[in-house]
Amino acid sequence: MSDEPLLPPTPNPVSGPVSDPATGPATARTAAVIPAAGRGVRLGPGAPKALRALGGTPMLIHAIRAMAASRAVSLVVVVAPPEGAAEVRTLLDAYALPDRTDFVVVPGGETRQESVKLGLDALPPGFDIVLVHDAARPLVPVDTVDAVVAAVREGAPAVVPALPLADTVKQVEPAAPGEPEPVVATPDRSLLRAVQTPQGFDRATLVHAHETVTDDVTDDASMVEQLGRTVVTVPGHEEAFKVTRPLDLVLAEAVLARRRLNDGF
Ligand SMILES: Nc1ccn([C@@H]2O[C@H](COP(=O)(O)OP(=O)(O)OP(=O)(O)O)[C@@H](O)[C@H]2O)c(=O)n1
Ligand SMILES: C[C@](O)(CO)[C@H](O)COP(=O)(O)O
Repeated sequence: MSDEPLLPPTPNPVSGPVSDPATGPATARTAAVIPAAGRGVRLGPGAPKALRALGGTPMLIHAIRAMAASRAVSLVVVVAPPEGAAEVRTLLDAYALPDRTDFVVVPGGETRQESVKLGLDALPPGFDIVLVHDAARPLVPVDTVDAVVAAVREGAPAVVPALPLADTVKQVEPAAPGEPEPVVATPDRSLLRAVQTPQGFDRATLVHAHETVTDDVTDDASMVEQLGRTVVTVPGHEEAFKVTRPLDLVLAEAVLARRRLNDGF
């Protein structure tokens, strides 16, 4: 299914920090859904984005390891590119992943929203908390994952990791192609946040949101907002950035190289 061959699987160790069982969430009834079915059009031509290599390992494997690094997460549902579920299952067998985590692979849909819904439909009973994490955010630190889970456990129906903005933001009006866009407002930056994943949810709330909200949305928390339920933030992390455009891949390679240097492998 890929336009380009995958790198041959390498026996990478399961590396990096895992959450401390003494301080991490006490029980393991949290599942992570990883939407990984996008093409990655903005990244440019090639294999589906989640299957492209980062430091010699598919981005999806990094994202799976990032979720499985949390001792709270005992099930990961991977939503694969529609024609690529078998290829993803092969990858899961080829790369080292923690034994304590179970994995399910389902084919994805036309949009991120559809893919997440397909992942939720595949969740078995018994998981009360669901994380939704982009395969395109391969380097999210485990502390961020644990902070999201902890906030849901404390009672928030929906939790997003969020960062303050570095740039001033302008609201514009649409303009004809080639014409300058008129600026109509400058929102107060101190009240704006850039949100990341994993976003964490009380399962029933997220399922209800996906069954109820029909508008196109760009994240899951906004569906919960539309239900009138509370969504709260926890601190995000710079390294949880989304690999969207080619320069993001350069940054991701640099972050990974620095981690490997620091970890000594
Ligand atoms: N039909 C889709 C579209 C997106 N995603 C996933 O949603 C996450 C965030 O989406 P984004 O970064 O926008 O990925 P793409 O849709 O692949 O990017 P692009 O818009 O550049 O094609 C990614 O992990 C992507 O694989 C998905 O599972 N199913
Ligand atoms: C879910 C998300 O990563 C939160 O920032 C983002 O909304 C995904 O957006 P995209 O347009 O699918 O890249």
